[in-house]
Amino acid sequence: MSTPQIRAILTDIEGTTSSISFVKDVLFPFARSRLAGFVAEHAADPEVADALAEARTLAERPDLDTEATIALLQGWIDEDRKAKPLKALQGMIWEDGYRSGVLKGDIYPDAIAGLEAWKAEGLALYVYSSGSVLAQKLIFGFTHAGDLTPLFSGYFDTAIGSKLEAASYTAIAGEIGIAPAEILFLSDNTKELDAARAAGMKTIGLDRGEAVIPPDQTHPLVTEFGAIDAKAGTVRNAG
Ligand SMILES: CSCCC(=O)C(=O)COP(=O)(O)O
Ligand SMILES: [Mg+2]
Repeated sequence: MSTPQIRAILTDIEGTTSSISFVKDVLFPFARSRLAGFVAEHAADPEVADALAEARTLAERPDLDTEATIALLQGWIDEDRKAKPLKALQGMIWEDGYRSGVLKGDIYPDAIAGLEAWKAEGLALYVYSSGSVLAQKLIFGFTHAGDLTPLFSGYFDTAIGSKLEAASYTAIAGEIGIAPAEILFLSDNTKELDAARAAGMKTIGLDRGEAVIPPDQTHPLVTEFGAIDAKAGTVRNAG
């Protein structure tokens, strides 16, 4: 039986299309330092109030006041916790930064070139990140190379499920309307690649030199998008 051709690419962001250092050293400190001021200014906004309430529920600390909830969230930023209410708030705070021009989405040039080429070849492009859908649209919408959002057909965050669960990838394939075997998932995280493969997707890992790649991992690896034959879902010249 022949291997089905890839029809859609699903990509992670941090460590895949953008450096880990941009997220950890630029985006996270930006949100951390502005969190208290943002919450004070937007306390009446239902999305902000809901995120604070969800954080208290997740921490099983319904007793926390606003100040203590902010401290809790700052601790989660320091731990790089992929918690939905934190990710929602980070996206809202980053929006100010992107719209004012203080933040620019830092996307690897080879990722931009690869995504543009794959789109031109007729592949559909989707994003799946722990960052909120708003944060995803911002990082690709306000890049040094301009607005890249026209490249993408859709965005998924952890509202669809954890990136470490195969069921999330099955659900994404269902939403996209393309069989998992015809979707290529790209990530720097081996556990995410394992989950996507368990759901039937093709996988390629990005080794950008920042993430720790377990030596016993079993996914094809590349250091940049140019090494990927997207339609075949394989690494070029891999033998
Ligand atoms: C959407 S840009 C910020 C990314 C982010 O907050 C994050 O936690 C990165 O997670 P990813 O799933 O893209 O590795
Ligand atoms: Mg990642």
